[in-house]
Amino acid sequence: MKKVSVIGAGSWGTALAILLCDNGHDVTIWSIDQKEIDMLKHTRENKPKLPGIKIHEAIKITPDMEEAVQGKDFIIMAVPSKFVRSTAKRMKALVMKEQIIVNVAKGLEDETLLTLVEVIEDEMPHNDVVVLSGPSHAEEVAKKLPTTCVAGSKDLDIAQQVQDLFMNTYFRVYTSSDVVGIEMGGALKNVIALAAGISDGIGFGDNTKAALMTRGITEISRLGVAMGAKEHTFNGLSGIGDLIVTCTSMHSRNRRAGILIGQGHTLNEALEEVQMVVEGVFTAKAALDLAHKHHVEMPIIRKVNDVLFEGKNTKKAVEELMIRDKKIEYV
Ligand SMILES: NC(=O)C1=CN([C@@H]2O[C@H](COP(=O)(O)OP(=O)(O)OC[C@H]3O[C@@H](n4cnc5c(N)ncnc54)[C@H](OP(=O)(O)O)[C@@H]3O)[C@@H](O)[C@H]2O)C=CC1
Ligand SMILES: O=C(CO)COP(=O)(O)O
Repeated sequence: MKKVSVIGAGSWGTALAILLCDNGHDVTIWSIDQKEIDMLKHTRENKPKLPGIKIHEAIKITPDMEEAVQGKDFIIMAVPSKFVRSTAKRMKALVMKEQIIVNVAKGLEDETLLTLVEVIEDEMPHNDVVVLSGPSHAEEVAKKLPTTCVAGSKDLDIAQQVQDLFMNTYFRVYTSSDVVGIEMGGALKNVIALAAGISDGIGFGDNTKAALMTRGITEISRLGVAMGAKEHTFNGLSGIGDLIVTCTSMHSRNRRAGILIGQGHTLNEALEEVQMVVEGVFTAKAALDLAHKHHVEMPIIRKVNDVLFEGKNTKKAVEELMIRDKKIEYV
């Protein structure tokens, strides 16, 4: 039995805490929000985010970061990307170097263009930081539906420890040493899922979505490889696997926001309706800045930026993608 804390009580943090408790570990959940803490403690349910899913009585729930961090073997960071640095700053004076940190958020830091593992390493340079990512909607993991993910660390022994921590009959975990590849796949698929949702919202068909997904993974892979990732990682769970689930599932917050935008709602209206974090909106601009930095072409991600932030007409954006310069499929 390991001592584990899950930092962040959103849908993903809650589902993972339940899974880790199922695995027999001693689990604590931390949230910044006292109202959320009270609701979780009193109802043993995260009603707004995972309705109908019971949170085991054995799971401790706390707003106290010291209680959450001290004495834990593993600390799972499950806060949205924009709070990863501020949360790491709260943790840094409390962590010991033997504690393994696992990032499960998917995004990029927009000011620095760092990946989230890099942000955490920047704040806690003495700790091993592992990424856990893959096609894994919280709603399905919480129902114990078979799911697969990959744990990434440059040190495969550390990745294996995270594999052992999470793995069970409904959650299979692979390992990989391609941390940047895993992180870039997980962050950028959210932007493509917004595009897939927009396409669905406009009323375009399966052909259009397949095109966005296939050309989308090409863009993601191009940027990832330019940043040092291995190309094959984008054919794996954290690449095409996560892209497929996010672009096709009604659980996806990114796809749902995209559908609303495609139907003519504003970005703010879409975010208001979805309620939970829509990471692709924050990642879109950072992805474009990284594309400039690495001299990589990302036409779909550029158009998503135009639609989200420049008020570009969604149908016009797709039309412009269709009549771009003629190309050989793979160069
Ligand atoms: N949901 C999923 O299926 C999956 C999500 N992920 C990733 O996990 C990350 C978290 O997503 P998810 O759980 O869906 O998010 P949610 O929107 O469900 O929850 C976000 C959580 O962050 C809390 N929060 C708000 N402000 C702060 C702050 N300043 N500091 C720390 N925490 C804060 C929220 O509290 P409050 O509710 O009070 O606002 C809430 O508990 C994202 O990066 C997402 O991409 C990865 C795989 C699957
Ligand atoms: O990353 C996810 C599934 O693997 C969750 O995607 P959404 O944030 O779009 O719901």
